[in-house]
Amino acid sequence: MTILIKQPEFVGTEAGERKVYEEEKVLVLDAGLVVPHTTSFGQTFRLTFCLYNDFKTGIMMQKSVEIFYQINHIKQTYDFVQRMRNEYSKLNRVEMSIWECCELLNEVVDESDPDLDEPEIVHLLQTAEAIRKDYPNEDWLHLTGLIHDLGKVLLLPSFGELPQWAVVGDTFPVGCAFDQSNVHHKYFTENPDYYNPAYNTKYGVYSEGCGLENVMMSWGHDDHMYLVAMENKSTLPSAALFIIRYHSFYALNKEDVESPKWLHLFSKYDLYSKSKVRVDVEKVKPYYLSLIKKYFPLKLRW
Ligand SMILES: O[C@H]1[C@H](O)[C@@H](O)[C@H](O)[C@@H](O)[C@@H]1O
Ligand SMILES: [Fe+2]
Ligand SMILES: [Fe+2]
Repeated sequence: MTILIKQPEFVGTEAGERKVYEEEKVLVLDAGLVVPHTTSFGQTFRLTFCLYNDFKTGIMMQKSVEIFYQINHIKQTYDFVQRMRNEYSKLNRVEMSIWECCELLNEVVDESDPDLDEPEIVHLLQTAEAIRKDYPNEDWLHLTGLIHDLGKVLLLPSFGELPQWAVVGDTFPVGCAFDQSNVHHKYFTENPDYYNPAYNTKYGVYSEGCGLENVMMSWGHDDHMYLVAMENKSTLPSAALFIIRYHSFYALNKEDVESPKWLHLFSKYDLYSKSKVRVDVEKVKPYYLSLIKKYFPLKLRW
């Protein structure tokens, strides 16, 4: 059941933000996750600026999320995405377990995320544990929470040290006209595909009803982790793979695809489980190791 105590305020993309929540507003989600109005730094969720801790220097940094999206929208072209998919589907860079990858994420800072002031592994565990609390029987969804952002390893040297704009942020279809509902839509006018008649019509290189799975999304951590899970023959259900692949596609319309129900549910936990309450890693580790064993091989190719 969804109980709305007070509705969050949605501000249009023109204002330069995806979602801005008015102060003092609280939203109770389907199974009890309470959406707080501030992060641990007292910021409202999804503001224009991103405050993050540079782990290397220990200094708090402030970065404009809008500038991040400007670069992202200019550089993510159809051609670029194709090259990235070909390159990274080789999975010839690293061999490691899922848990080893979770630990690697501690080195990563996501500059597109204005809400995150904790290391990525904390975010993974907070997402997974929040879902586990509300949906104790859906073990596959707990594991999905844990692994959904593992593709951010693309930022690390052993994965080619891709720039932020090629790894994080919301995703969008390429090869057809950029939709107005994409965050910071105005910057697409600087993308070369915007002027290419092969790519700038409603359906572009696709045909009506071709199916979402045949549409190329901007390149980033979602698609990368999806490829890793598929190629390494994960036995996770298709709903889990769908979440991993599209969790950054916020402009996805409910009517566009069949049953994105789990995705919408998941997004709430991805966005709003961020808090100062740290999960005790050692305490929960055995549980997640058992799930990893159930759904993945011991070592994966990345
Ligand atoms: O800020 C980004 C967000 O825009 C993406 O949609 C999400 O998948 C990333 O993990 C997050 O950090
Ligand atoms: Fe993500
Ligand atoms: Fe996330």
